[in-house]
Amino acid sequence: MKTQPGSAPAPIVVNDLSAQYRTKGHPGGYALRGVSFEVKAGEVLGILGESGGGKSTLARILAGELARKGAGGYDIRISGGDAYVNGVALRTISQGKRNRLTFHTAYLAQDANDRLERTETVAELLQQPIFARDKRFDAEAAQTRALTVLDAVGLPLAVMEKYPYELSDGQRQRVALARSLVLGPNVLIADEPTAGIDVTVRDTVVRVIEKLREDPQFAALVVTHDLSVLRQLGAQVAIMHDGVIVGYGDIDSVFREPDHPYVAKLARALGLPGLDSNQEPIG
Ligand SMILES: Nc1ncnc2c1ncn2[C@@H]1O[C@H](COP(=O)(O)OP(=O)(O)OP(=O)(O)O)[C@@H](O)[C@H]1O
Repeated sequence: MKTQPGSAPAPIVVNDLSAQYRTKGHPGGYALRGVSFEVKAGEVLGILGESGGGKSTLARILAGELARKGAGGYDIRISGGDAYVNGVALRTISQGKRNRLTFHTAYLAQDANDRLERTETVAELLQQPIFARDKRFDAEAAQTRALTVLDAVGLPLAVMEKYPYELSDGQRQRVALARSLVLGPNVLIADEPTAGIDVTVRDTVVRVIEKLREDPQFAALVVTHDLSVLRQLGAQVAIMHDGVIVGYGDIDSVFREPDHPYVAKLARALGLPGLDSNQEPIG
């Protein structure tokens, strides 16, 4: 870890992390290869990169989601190095520690809005993480908490009694975001939170992160190519290519002096000023 002796560890520390997916018990190729960085308290790190570059894998690992059953399921093995969230080492995480981790970590998966249980109302969906943690939690306090996060993501009260299929994609995305916030996290891991939905969700994501930042121990990792969101948040960026970080730093310096051909290509695709405007597809 790069943290100075005596100072509190950064909320997110990734140290020489390598990871592979397992298919039918056999390890596949490396999805991450020797990735290292820290996201200190108060910081937001934007992750950009090519398709298949390892962005979602990194987000899943940091959210403690090393395995998921069913369709679209996966089984990730940390095969080198480690990652720490709020000081919890993820490589050998026990179930108890994973619970502690998820309590403090909001994870918005790439398909979070599709993952919402169809047979539950928004009110039930928002309160479910609270009761999953503590069955005897006061019902009125849970309802108040649900209303607070609903308001934080800009949804009206009337949405509470609706089912996910009665909502627009953007509204479902807001519900997924609200649900991730209900336990009062200090770490946010968001995988493409603004992709493919209406632009007002982008403002909501920025507002929610700014609010969470009032917690001095808050840190966020946001996978997105939306530079306007990252600029508004004053984020640092890490560019991923083939499981490796090929660019790291503040947005302008990373793209102005690219250290890797992929970073130069991405800069052109994003149409960044001062660079050759020859557009090429990302990935
Ligand atoms: N469920 C899975 N099982 C096996 N391999 C996987 C699985 N998910 C991803 N991978 C592999 O891991 C590598 C990294 O994929 P990952 O989804 O993390 O990339 P990404 O940067 O998020 O891509 P995208 O921008 O397309 O979402 C790729 O080689 C991919 O094929």
